[in-house]
Amino acid sequence: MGSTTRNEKEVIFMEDFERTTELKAFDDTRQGVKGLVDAGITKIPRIFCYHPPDNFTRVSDLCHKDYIIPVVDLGNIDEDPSERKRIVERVKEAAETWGFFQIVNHGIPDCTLKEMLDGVVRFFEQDSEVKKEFYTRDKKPFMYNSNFNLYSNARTTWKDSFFCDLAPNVPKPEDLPSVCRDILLDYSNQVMKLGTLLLELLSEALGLNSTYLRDIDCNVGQYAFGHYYPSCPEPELTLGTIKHADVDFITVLLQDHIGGLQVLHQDTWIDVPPVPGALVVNIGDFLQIISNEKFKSSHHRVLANTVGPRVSIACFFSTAFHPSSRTYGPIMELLSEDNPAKYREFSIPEFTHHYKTKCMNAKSARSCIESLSIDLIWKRKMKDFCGAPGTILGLVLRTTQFLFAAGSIASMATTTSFFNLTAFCYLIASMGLQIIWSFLLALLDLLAMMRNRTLLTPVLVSLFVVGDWVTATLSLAAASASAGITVLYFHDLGHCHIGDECLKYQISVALAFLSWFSTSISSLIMFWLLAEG
Ligand SMILES: O=C(O)CCC(=O)C(=O)O
Ligand SMILES: [Fe+2]
Repeated sequence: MGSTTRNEKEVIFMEDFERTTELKAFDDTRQGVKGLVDAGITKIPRIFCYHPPDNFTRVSDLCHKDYIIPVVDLGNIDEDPSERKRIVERVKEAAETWGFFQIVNHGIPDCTLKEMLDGVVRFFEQDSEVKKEFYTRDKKPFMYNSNFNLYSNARTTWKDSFFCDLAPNVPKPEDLPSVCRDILLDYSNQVMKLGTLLLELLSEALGLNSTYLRDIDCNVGQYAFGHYYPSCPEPELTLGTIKHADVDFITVLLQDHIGGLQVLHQDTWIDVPPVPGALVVNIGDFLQIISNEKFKSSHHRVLANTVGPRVSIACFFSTAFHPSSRTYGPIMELLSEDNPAKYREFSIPEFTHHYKTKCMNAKSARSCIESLSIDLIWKRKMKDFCGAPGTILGLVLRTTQFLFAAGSIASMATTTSFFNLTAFCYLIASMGLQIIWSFLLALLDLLAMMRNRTLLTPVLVSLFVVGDWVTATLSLAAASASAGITVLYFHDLGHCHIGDECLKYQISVALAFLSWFSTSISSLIMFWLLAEG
């Protein structure tokens, strides 16, 4: 295994090939993090060192109610309708503000919860030769390893996990390890019923028919991750689970009594304290999208700890591992003119693929869901489009419009007789308008470029289309009328006896045409952008 030097630079700038070699050496042991701890290490290998101080406050000991994850008691849900209404209200508030809540009296007996946690411990603490049989990185109905994305993820975490695919295809008993086979199947059945109830409550919380989320198959797929976080000799240097949001509809998590799970709430890491008999429920990215951001999928993480092992089992409601062409997008019933769709439609395999290939190491874990955000798709398109506002070509077009229009006015206004001809006055007025318009847009381009972002929205682009087309039409009309007069008077009738002045009229008209040409290019680009958006 790798050296355990604490040289920070060495850790941060560890060469890729060195890191890969050390990851491979670790993976080849097939013993996971537990194997390192069993071997008695006192410093963690450098592949696990990264925990950078983040900018978020850690508030675990604040008792203020604003910092306490809501606990919802489902006890009397079937007793009377008013109690169910109260529960829906609590769930709604928690899903909207936290994206996290704990539930008690949920119907899964304490002995089942205990047996499930014991089952996870039994699996990870069984004879290592038997456990190794399940160690793999190939997709199987049941598999175990340490860090599922060991080679693709930039950060290696202090935990081992097993994965079990539970629905729609129920695993064959012989595919499951004997030490936790029965309890896994029993627990998953009970979580499926509970998940279905939770989806009913969440549907009602969205103001929809209680079967809405079930009817769109949010509870068809279920898979579980059993996590084992061994005690860590240097917990401040690593994490048990890095900051992430769950890519599913909802997650039902069972944790033991150790603690370490934290949720990011209002830029503060808040502990999700273990509550005896409780289950933690959190909203996943898919539900954030289909609720059009009414519910939020919050970032969370798990700290490493000198005390351990900590175990947890997370059940995810999603068909991520099964082919499906069903698409999801913001629920129509929730949309209105004031609340337009914030995301485009997606299929679950498409999202999962995108997540694996693009989001795993993204700077912001949020960036994956953002890839479906209509607002951002639009803004990115604008940024990439040559000639769009906020791009260099956009600025060049505005500057040329401005300069040609200014040149046209300067040339015309310095003659002594332009005011005798209405067409020439009209040219000056329309070029004046062009100057003001292109100057304002050039300022906007500069601002957008300096801030490295596009300040545009579809509404602004519509405004620019109208502005560009109006100024382009006026410039063309003014340039054509003035050109007609210039040709008629000073060429056909041979009336131009004022020497230089004739040339100035001609130059002014020529510059007006050039300004129109430049404006017409940008008005076509704007029109194209609007049509595309
Ligand atoms: O172990 C925990 O408490 C949380 C695990 C988790 O967030 C996950 O598996 O997505
Ligand atoms: Fe999670």
